[in-house]
Amino acid sequence: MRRVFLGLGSNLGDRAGYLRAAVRALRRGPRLEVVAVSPVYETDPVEVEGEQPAYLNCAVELRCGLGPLELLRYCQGVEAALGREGKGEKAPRTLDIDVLLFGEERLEHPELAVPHPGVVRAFNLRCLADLDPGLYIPGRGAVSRLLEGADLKGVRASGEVLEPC
Ligand SMILES: Nc1ncnc2c1ncn2[C@@H]1O[C@H](COP(=O)(O)OP(=O)(O)OP(=O)(O)O)[C@@H](O)[C@H]1O
Ligand SMILES: Nc1nc2c(c(=O)[nH]1)N=C(CO)CN2
Repeated sequence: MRRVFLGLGSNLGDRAGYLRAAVRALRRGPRLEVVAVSPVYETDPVEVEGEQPAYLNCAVELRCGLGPLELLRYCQGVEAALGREGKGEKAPRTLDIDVLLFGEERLEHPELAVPHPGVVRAFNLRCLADLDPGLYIPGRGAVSRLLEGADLKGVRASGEVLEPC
């Protein structure tokens, strides 16, 4: 079983509802156990073109018996089942699930880069540090140290509570 961290994001429609539904679907996943869900932050969009609504973001810790590509496919199935809308990369979307960390593995597959290049975005560091301040990000370092250098201006407590999902 690998210790896996997913990043969940939504910036269209019932944002908290999509995050809640995604966590519920992960709980039902084969060979997946949801260990913890981080607080939910409202975050200014980063690395996007033009105006976009704010995101809700959180991270989910899993114990995972799937292989990395199997997990990616399961997450893509959840996105599709929840009617992922949003056209093209970086477009606003009802639900986005990123595989941030897969144990301490480093993968460069055409469909799956792990750690996800966006793992060092401030909102991801915030969520990951909430789950485990001692977490090590392969190739990057300790999450708590990375968070010290992060710009958290665009990352606000949302007040949304996802549990129980
Ligand atoms: N670690 C990963 N987690 C999820 N998808 C990944 C990962 N690495 C590569 N991908 C690939 O990224 C492709 C595009 O995903 P998507 O449209 O969600 O990108 P994005 O969310 O707009 O941008 P970003 O990945 O920077 O958040 C997917 O088809 C998937 O194969
Ligand atoms: N704040 C924030 N910005 C983003 C996010 C996200 O989840 N949160 N996801 C993106 C690509 O999917 C692009 N930009």
